[in-house]
Amino acid sequence: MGILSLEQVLAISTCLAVGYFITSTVYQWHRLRHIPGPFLASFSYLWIGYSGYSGKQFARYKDVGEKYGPVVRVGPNEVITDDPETIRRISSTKSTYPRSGWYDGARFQQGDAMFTLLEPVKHDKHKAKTAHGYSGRETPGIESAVDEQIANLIKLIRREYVAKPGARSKVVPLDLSKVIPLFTLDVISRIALGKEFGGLEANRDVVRFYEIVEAILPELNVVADVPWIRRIVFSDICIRLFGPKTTDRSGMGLMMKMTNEEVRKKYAGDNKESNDILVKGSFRRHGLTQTECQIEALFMFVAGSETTASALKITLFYLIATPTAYNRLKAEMRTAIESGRASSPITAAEAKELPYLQAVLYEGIRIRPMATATFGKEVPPDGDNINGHFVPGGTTVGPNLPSLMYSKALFGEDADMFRPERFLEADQATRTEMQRNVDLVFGYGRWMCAGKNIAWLELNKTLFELLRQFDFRILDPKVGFKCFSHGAWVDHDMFVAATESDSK
Ligand code: HEM
Repeated sequence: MGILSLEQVLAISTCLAVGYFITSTVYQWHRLRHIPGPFLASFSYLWIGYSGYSGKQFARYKDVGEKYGPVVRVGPNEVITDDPETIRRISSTKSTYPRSGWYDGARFQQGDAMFTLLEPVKHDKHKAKTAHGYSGRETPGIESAVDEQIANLIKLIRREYVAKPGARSKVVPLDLSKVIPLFTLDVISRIALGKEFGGLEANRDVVRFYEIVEAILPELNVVADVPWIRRIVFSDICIRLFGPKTTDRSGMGLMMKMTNEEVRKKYAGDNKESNDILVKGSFRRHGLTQTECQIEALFMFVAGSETTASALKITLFYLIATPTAYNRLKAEMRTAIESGRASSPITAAEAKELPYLQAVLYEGIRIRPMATATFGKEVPPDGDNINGHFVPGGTTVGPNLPSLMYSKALFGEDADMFRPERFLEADQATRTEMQRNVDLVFGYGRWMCAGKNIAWLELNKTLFELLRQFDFRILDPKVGFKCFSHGAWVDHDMFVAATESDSK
């Protein structure tokens, strides 16, 4: 028998590759064939990839939840659920589910932030070192650091946007989708490093962070959701070659340079604690190395800026669009100010005592959950039983927040509507349950958002202080605003007009 010709080698290789592709596709389809979902998703990544890429992820997840029930197959190996008990069980501190490889899609540099530690024991050790700082127990000064940035936000709005007194004064459109993110990035850089990036002062995205994130978000979603692409793009070699670098002149690279420099100074300087800076006040003291701290701080800018901005701008916009809610909140604020229950600026503790403000914030978070990406956890090797379906080991299970937050069974027949009153009308037990369910937007248990307390503090204080200083109206109601759901939200043209308020 002679040696095979090149054509024969190519033909055999092609046959083997096609055979492998068909066998693995059939095998993948077969494993989870009993779980309902779109047909395309059962054997390919086209459905999930298109959802994140197209900007329609929120609508598509909500639709499949309504159509197929609590457990839906959205990829060959991916399942999502809108059952709150299942989400809590999977993420609880007792659960043996690790994080799935989806989280590798947030590795921007060599080394891991807490978010990309997939294995529970390693992750929990890291979380223990950062928990005192993030929770605010050792960093009570964070509240006044947030106050500083609220004052800067108010200064910017007054300087650039507020119509001057007079019936025919010029209106300068205030785009909430541009200004609010500047505020949250300044807050997070200030509390992480002790120095804000300065977006509010300059009234622009000085590090071009949002501009770059918005530009890559559609593709980033596909990369994170499709395992074989993710493995290539987020391999060590690709991160080293194509990831952000401290020599970049904008975006993550520039932020990395600024972060590394500030953290280095904090580690080189004295060991005096500082109760308004996470890195110095807490992380360093609890044993995070300088490199770990640099990675954690950089991740914080991604985790804590866009998400909190999204919550604030959507809550404010829906509130402005709902005069009954807007007026009721203003009335509650006025009473609190007049009766001396609201300092200037309001403290987080005082804000928590205002029931309508709490209802508005919960409703804002519910109506458009900030992060709708997969956040999948991996079923342990023995498999699991989820809502009556056996799910084999290795399957990725994530929350279906769009469907959960719009559940009529959990939030009432008018769940599609922004109506904060739902939280006040309910009896205590139902209200607590509704709030627990909305809280799932921050994850749960072992993996729960480390910055949740900081986010609530920012939201409470900022909404109150903005409405104390200003009144807002939608610039042109027939236009509304544009939004795209790529795991996180990209908003454009959220134009409002601001005037001085008489609540002061
Ligand atoms: C409305 C605002 C926010 C929302 C909706 C939000 C949501 C989330 C979610 C869904 C996760 C992942 C949960 C999981 O893996 O299951 C997470 C993790 C995380 N978030 Fe937030 N977040 C917000 C604000 C913040 C802020 C302000 C910070 C920083 C100060 C922050 C820091 C983190 C960190 C460090 C993690 C990783 C936690 C871990 O691995 O255990 N987040 N967040």
